[in-house]
Amino acid sequence: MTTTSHGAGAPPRPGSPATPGLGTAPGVRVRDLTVVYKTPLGELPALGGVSLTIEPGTITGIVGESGSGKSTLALSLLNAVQPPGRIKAGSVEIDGLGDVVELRGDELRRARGRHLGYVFQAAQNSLNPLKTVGKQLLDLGRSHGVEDRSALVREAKELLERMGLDGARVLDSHQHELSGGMRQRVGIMLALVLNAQLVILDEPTTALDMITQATILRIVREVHKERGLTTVMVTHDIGVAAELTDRLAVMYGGRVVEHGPTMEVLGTPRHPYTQGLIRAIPRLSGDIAEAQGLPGRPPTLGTLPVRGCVFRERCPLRMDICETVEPPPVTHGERTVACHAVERSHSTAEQEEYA
Ligand SMILES: Nc1ncnc2c1ncn2[C@@H]1O[C@H](COP(=O)(O)OP(=O)(O)OP(=O)(O)O)[C@@H](O)[C@H]1O
Repeated sequence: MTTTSHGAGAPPRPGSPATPGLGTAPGVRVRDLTVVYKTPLGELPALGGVSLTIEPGTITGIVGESGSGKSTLALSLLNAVQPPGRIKAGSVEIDGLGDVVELRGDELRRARGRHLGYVFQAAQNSLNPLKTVGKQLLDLGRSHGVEDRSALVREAKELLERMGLDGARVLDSHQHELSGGMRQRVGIMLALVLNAQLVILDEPTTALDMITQATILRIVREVHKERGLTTVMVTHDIGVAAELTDRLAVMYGGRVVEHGPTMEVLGTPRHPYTQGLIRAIPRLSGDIAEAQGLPGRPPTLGTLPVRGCVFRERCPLRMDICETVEPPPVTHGERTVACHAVERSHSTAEQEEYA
């Protein structure tokens, strides 16, 4: 395996940032983001006014059941929601880029790849079947104005080799010559090779066996640290989130219901949904019967309540107010939780403390 130092004295990488303000890990501020999809029932919200602050230099995990809006949020960070979806309201401010919701055409294309690296869930199938990986790499470099093509190829090979692949061979291969796991790693290479400072990974290890998954997670962490990135990773796997992330955002029904340092969120979950999600994980050392699935089913766009708390149907702490008033996210210290019951018990505890 090849290792390099990207510290002082190292040659500049092919996609070294040209935009002032984007040489360091950017922070991201999502505010009141509403994304809708057109359905036979009309336009329905997959994200219902999400606000989330991602601190520079962190690895933030986005977890939640299928359909909770994780991929839609990840796509929104790149202003890449496709029809029948659209960003209806809100903003995504990225340091050095401004509000990406406002970016269009060339500006947006330049931002993606160069400043925002990404691997989407469908990465395995997103390569062009008619071109070798190397040719696609060069196309990517050309479209982003990379002049030093040999540095680009060197960087790509090195990344592939770090992920346990024969770099030269992969660059000479077409998609059909690569396994699902290899394509996934090619996707990660393409996300990192232009030296983007904000990297968004949507389920980057789902198609991989345990050992390859562990290798990829290690590489993601190493590269994150070496390059001083801000990384966002969507996963349905709490184990992966626990291993890799510094901060965790838990999504339900198109809302971020809890957000905070990963170990705190997993160790002392506050939102009843996070508590249920964690109880539902079978423990390696325990009886599998001890894992308790959440009662009921997650909402779909069509069954999502239009007012009140989206989680109330499945919530053990449900109160009257939850029927009519959507709980706003409230921050105490490093933790943000959107739950009336949690907020009420917090205020009661505070009142008792000062009584
Ligand atoms: N193209 C689309 N057309 C209509 N509805 C969509 C479309 N894409 C997503 N949705 C709906 O938007 C909601 C959020 O979907 P999204 O894919 O963001 O969730 P997710 O948490 O990433 O799920 P998964 O883990 O299954 O990928 C879901 O109810 C989904 O059915």
